[in-house]
Amino acid sequence: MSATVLDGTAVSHSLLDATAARAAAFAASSGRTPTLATVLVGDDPASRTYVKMKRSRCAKVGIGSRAVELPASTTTEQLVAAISALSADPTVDGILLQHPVPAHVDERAAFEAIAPGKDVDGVTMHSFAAMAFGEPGFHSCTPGGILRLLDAYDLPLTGRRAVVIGRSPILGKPVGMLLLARDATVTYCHSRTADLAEAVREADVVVAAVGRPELVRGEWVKPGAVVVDAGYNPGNVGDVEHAAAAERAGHITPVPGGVGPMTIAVLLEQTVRAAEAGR
Ligand SMILES: NC(=O)C1=CN([C@@H]2O[C@H](COP(=O)(O)OP(=O)(O)OC[C@H]3O[C@@H](n4cnc5c(N)ncnc54)[C@H](OP(=O)(O)O)[C@@H]3O)[C@@H](O)[C@H]2O)C=CC1
Ligand SMILES: Nc1nc(=O)c2c([nH]1)NC[C@@H]1CN(c3ccc(C(=O)N[C@@H](CCC(=O)O)C(=O)O)cc3)C=[N+]21
Repeated sequence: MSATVLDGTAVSHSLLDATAARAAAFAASSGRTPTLATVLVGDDPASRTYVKMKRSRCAKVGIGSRAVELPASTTTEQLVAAISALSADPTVDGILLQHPVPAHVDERAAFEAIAPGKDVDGVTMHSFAAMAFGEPGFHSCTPGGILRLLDAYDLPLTGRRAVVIGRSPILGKPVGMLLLARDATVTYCHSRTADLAEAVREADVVVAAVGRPELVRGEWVKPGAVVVDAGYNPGNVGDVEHAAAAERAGHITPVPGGVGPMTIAVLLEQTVRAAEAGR
């Protein structure tokens, strides 16, 4: 048996098409283009590439983007001031602060300078709380994208045992909350988990969000399980030993072409939603 591959590229394209239509309708009625501001601090080449990818996707669907680039020496106060200015700018609908920021910067303080109505990347405490309480708001993009991908294949979550590996504020922790909201029985694993293999063996749904190439071994995967590989390591390698896992899984995401494109599609959809909602 070989797993069905969850085609994030294809699913993201239908979401991007719908977003393009909404962006065009917004532009026609308001006379301006929905606009995403991207904020990049320092010159990490990978972060620069991600931001570039996001901006070129914006252009393709008719969303304007404004790039703010700040030097690695930027202080927390300077970054908070720059983001606060974007929060107050009526021509900006959404704000993305690319993670990670340099170690001397208080990333949480910087995220919290994003106005809740412009938090299209879903990184603020406001957005997290709304998501966790099941109230309307913006989802963290990667978790939101993962749920959209599972839903596109009608994969059931109710009563399923879900194991999330990783507990970061914008990926592991919120994806577990979204799975919980869908009535999965959720277990979080992390760097202090005693027996990761044992936890994964029991899982009907596995979300790997660690950043360690092929940490999840194929032989751990329960036959028929749904395996979501959010890991994105240098050389296009995920956190799952893909070929071996695909021998056992029922459904599996590829890297690339899985979670990554869904993340960007959700970011853009939420940017148009922010524009439609006004400030
Ligand atoms: N495709 C996409 O759109 C995105 C992909 N990513 C990718 O997802 C991965 C995770 O990113 P992110 O959440 O930001 O990473 P972080 O480094 O913030 O978090 C990693 C998590 O993994 C846990 N962890 C580390 N080592 C182990 C281990 N040996 N066993 C179990 N758990 C472990 C950590 O545990 P602890 O809390 O105990 O330290 C932590 O919770 C990366 O590969 C990143 O590139 C990230 C964002 C978007
Ligand atoms: N505040 C913040 N929000 C983020 O959403 C965020 C972030 N910071 N920091 C870094 C990570 C990384 N990330 C990716 C998004 C898309 C792809 C993606 O689309 N990848 C393509 C491959 C693209 C290629 O390599 O050509 C794919 O998987 O198919 C990858 C990685 C978002 N992140």
